[in-house]
Amino acid sequence: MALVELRGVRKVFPPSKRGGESVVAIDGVDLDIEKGEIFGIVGYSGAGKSTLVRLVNALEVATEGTIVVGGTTITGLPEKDLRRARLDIGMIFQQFNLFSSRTVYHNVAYPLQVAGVPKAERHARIAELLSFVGLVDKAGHYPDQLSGGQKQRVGIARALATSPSLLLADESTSALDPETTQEVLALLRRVNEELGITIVLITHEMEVIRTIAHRVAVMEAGRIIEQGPVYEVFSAPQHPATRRFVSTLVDGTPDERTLAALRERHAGRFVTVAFRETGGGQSAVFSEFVRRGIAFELVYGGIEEIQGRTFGNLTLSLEGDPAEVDAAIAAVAAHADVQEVQ
Ligand SMILES: Nc1ncnc2c1ncn2[C@@H]1O[C@H](COP(=O)(O)OP(=O)(O)OP(=O)(O)O)[C@@H](O)[C@H]1O
Repeated sequence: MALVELRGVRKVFPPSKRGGESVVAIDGVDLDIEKGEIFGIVGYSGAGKSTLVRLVNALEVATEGTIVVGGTTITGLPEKDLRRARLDIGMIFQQFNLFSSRTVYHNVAYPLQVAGVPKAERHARIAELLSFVGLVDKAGHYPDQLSGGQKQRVGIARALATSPSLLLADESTSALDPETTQEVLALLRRVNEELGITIVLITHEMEVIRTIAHRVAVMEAGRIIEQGPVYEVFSAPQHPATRRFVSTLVDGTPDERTLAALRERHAGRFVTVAFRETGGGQSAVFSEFVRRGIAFELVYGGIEEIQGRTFGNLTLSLEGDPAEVDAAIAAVAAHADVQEVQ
């Protein structure tokens, strides 16, 4: 059984008191998040990502459908049982949400106090958590004396205090610079690998997904439009919105403006060849051109690496006898996904 299971989940926000329309924030989501994985959710602003995670830790109540976390059906659970269920779910936020009037130590102490953990035990646990996130020397500091990355590390320590099995991260690196983002992502990977905690990560940045997620779901207008292992989704995105996200990181086919500029410099026929690990190698493709006396030049694209596996989209300009070019394109199609660029 998956750690998190959503079935037919809808969330409709009623019109505000000032009028307006009701908003369908989540529109029929089925989702399984397996124990031990890092699951990324991407989508543009307003797609419903935050609402989805707020439903998982019952900060919002689903209008329809069921949500099961760690074997407990949280939809319809009374508030006192929800409080217990929430101890098993940690959460971190874009703006860190630390108590500014409490020290680092007392921020991390807070969930333990709420859970009624005795003082001595609390002290040992906080020391352990601060050591894990590398902030032992900052225990007596206040949040405004810390950098963004340090604040998020406090957020992570606090979220882990009650030893949850699930950590929800809502745009947890969006307020950080690229280098600090990598540090926080490395810490989240340790949380997953060393502590075995399942992580659900919401982001609009594909780089975050590429760096640490195992699987990814793409949301649009309250629905999941595509999901799968990160390599599969990045190397062969199916939905136009997924393609747009992937293109922020990976060159696919050149857009119209780029194509016009390329055509001014290259006279040949353009084809884009998509190389996948499972498909034919580059050498098989290139030797086909060489064998038929076709001059080829790489004009656009590149090779990407995700979790140790490579893929790429290369646009080539081909010049040679037209019949030979046709035959070469047909032969290459047997090894790789090839498309003529019009
Ligand atoms: N409390 C609320 N009351 C009314 N509408 C809401 C509420 N919370 C969210 N919504 C609406 O639900 C839709 C989904 O919002 P949500 O915040 O989940 O999207 P998101 O993908 O997380 O976007 P962002 O990245 O901007 O946070 C939006 O149309 C939003 O305006």
